[in-house]
Amino acid sequence: MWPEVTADPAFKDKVSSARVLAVGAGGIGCELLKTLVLTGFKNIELIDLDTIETSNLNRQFLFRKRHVGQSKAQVAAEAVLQFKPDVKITAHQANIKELKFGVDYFKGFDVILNGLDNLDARRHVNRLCLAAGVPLIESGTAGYLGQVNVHVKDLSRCFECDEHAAPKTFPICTIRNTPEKPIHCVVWAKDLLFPRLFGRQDAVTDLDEQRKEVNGSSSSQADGAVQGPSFFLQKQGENSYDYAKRIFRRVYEQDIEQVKTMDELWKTRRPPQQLDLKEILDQQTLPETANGYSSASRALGLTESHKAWDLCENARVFLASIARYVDTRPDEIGTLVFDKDDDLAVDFITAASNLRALAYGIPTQSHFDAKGMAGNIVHAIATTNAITSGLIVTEALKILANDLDSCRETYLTEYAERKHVVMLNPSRPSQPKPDCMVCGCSMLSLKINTTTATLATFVDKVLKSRLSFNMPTIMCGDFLYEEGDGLEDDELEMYSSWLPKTLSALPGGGIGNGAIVDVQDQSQHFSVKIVVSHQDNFDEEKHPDGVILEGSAKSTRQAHHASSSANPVAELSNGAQSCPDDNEVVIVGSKGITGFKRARCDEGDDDDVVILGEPPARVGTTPNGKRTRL
Ligand SMILES: Nc1ncnc2c1ncn2[C@@H]1O[C@H](COP(=O)(O)OP(=O)(O)OP(=O)(O)O)[C@@H](O)[C@H]1O
Ligand SMILES: [Zn+2]
Repeated sequence: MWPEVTADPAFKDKVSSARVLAVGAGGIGCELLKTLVLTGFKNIELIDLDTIETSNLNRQFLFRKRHVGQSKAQVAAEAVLQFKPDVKITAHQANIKELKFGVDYFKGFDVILNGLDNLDARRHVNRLCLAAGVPLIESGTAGYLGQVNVHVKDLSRCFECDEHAAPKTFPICTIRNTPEKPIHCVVWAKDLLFPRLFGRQDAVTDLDEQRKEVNGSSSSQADGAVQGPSFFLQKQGENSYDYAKRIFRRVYEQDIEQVKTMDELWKTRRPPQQLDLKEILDQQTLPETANGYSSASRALGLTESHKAWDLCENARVFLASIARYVDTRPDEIGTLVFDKDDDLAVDFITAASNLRALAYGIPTQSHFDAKGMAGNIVHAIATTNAITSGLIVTEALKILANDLDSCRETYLTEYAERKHVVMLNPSRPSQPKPDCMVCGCSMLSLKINTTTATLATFVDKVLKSRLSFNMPTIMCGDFLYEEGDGLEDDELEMYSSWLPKTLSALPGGGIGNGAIVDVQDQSQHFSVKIVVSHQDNFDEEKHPDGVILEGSAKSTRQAHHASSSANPVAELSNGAQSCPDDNEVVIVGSKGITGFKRARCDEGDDDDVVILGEPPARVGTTPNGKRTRL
């Protein structure tokens, strides 16, 4: 049926006049835009908040070196217009969560196509698509893995019917005092030390807590001044290298010395060893900061990114990167957040984490590996993005043809016995889940210590971080808390004065054991009820942030897994089954996707594709947990 449909002039007109919103102009987004216009789409809006980085150029083929620093959406649109001048592309360099892209804006499209890279934005788009009643085609890739899902309100699962893996977190006491693995040191450098030195000064990092915990409540006033965040700022008139050395001594000598006094930590572990800067540097010199290099490691001649540095090299990069920040980028200090594309930030994280690793007897990492860990990078494969984008457009065509029966969600997996052979697993989209917290009707249950957790924790860790609320309004009995535009100054002041209060001490009776909290977000047309139970203590390993949030999504997802035990992809990926003929790729299509055919697969061909038929399959987690089961 499909060749005829796509050749039909009336359908071609439909495609060319269809209004499409593409969100994200990165790896998938660039491929998608190109494929959309080559397929005949002519009326496209493209949103991306970001600018082009050098590291994007290896796979985002609409961009060239000269575009680095420019808007991704704008440049992608201009690049496509070069070879398809008769299409209309409206590009926005903006966050899809901005209020101007509300439900009315979404209603202006026939279909929304996501090429995003984070759960938060995906959830936001999902909620607005449901509110606007516009079909959403969701996608994601991670190396050789990829997936495309079709979400049509009331007919198929919404993006949030299934549970999605949250980024891995670590117990804070492990990060602060007892690291055991390289990743613990990288997290310490990235989330504790980097923000303390270069980020917002009013933000509290766990580095401040470290000293308090070690000294207990007996610490003196004078000691308090040493502990405070201001210690980490460069003093008036202080030479940049003197400043860097003061920080080195603080974190690798004094803090390590302090933590060693916590005897109970070292009963079953080897205590760390202080690093003696003078001894390490010996007669080694440090490079001038104004020598034209933006990277500290390159200024030191350390250009082999796969080779781990020794102790002295790490110390020199640590000092040189701090000095370089304060001398060459002073205006950014106080505003920086770690960016994996900022070479100096990666230098700093690599050196800072390696020094900590050396103090604790943990293996060190190369610049390349530390960057991968800090940036949570799964190296992207351009072919996976291209296949995924082709599938998105295929599904968009079916939606426009109103042939929802033919819609498929497709999972790309790597065939275990033939590395780099990609399998496509199309399946019918699943039914909506009646108890989905977004498209269905369900209550969530939250276990939290209501006498110690603050409203700020509830808002930031539970509502924004776990549930992707944008501007929550919280109602519980007589208690009301609001965020968002249009609030009076006195309301803003009152609400922010409540943030440090514990949940049980909030006005209007507080949020205590058994409370039912109603949370709404007008910007997402979304609301949810949360039943709160008080719990005194939490297992730090399992629940490092002291929160257990459970909803129906989890239980249903488990049930789904149990019922799809005959999952061909899982079995093939585990090597339990093999391809019928080792030299062939079986392409078993399903209606509307490929038809049935067999094709030859030559050894060593990187881009082979296997398409398996139903039943449905689910992508598993990737080693570092990024962008798995979207
Ligand atoms: N809230 C958002 N609004 C608009 N665009 C977004 C939003 N969140 C993410 N994006 C965009 O989605 C795109 C995702 O593309 P991709 O996964 O290839 O990321 P990238 O930043 O280009 O590459 P990498 O992260 O691998 O360096 C990015 O260009 C990113 O800017
Ligand atoms: Zn749902």
